[in-house]
Amino acid sequence: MTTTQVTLVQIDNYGPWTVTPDPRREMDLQTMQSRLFADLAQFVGSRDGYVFFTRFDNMVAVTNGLDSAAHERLQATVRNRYPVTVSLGVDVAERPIDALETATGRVQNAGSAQDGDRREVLAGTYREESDDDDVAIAHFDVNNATGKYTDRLNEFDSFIRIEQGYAALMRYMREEHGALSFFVGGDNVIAACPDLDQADYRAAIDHVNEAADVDLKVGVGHGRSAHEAGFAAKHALEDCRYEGTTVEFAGATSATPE
Ligand SMILES: Nc1nc2c(ncn2[C@@H]2O[C@H](COP(=O)(O)OP(=O)(O)OP(=O)(O)O)[C@@H](O)[C@H]2O)c(=O)[nH]1
Repeated sequence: MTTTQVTLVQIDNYGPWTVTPDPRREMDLQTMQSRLFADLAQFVGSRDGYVFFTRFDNMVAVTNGLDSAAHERLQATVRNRYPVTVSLGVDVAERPIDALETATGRVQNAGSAQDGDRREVLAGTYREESDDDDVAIAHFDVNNATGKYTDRLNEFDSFIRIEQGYAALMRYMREEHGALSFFVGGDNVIAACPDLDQADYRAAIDHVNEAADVDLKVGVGHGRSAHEAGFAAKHALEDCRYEGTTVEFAGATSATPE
């Protein structure tokens, strides 16, 4: 059974900061946001977690293996190097959406995202043990995105197609299964999932094909951490390419830390 630890990362009082004392140059904000994401990816990734940029002012991480001390250290390293601080809410649940819901509630209960007095909330429960199947990661990929879109359409029209597929997938996976799906670049979507079977993934792919006319394949992996599960999922996706199949599962033991 999956036991996913999810962390909500929320920049404290970011809205007011972006316009104080005057509106800040947009590209300066973009630079700061993407550097913060890069640093979070490095911090969380080096501890075998995954972080997703979502809206940049709020980010979502799968943090199995990161305890409260690691979360405190993350807050300190952001505080020491950025003009903003971050609040962190953490929770553990079988369905990633339930962990995120509770994690978010912990931050919301401490005050508004735009409350100048609410800084560096750290509230949560952590997964103290770990099992081989704690985390399930599904790595979705558009079939032949290069031939269908990248080599044929201008970048904006390619982007629309990919985003439409992503929108259909993220909503379906959230509503049907409580999974959290994130666009990670190119034609790739990575989802933190509960335990689902082949038929569930096939139904998701069929739904996206009908709703957005985008063809997907998916590799699924399980592991103690997001990295372990995600790495296995990447191997399973390669199996899809090799076998010409739509859904492939990998065993937790096929993951190698790299
Ligand atoms: N984030 C991420 N992006 C990837 C990964 N693999 C490929 N990409 C991106 O996806 C784009 C398309 O690559 P592919 O998915 O290999 O190409 P494709 O044309 O869809 O071919 P097939 O997937 O084999 O059908 C690349 O330009 C990358 O931007 C990955 O593992 N992670």
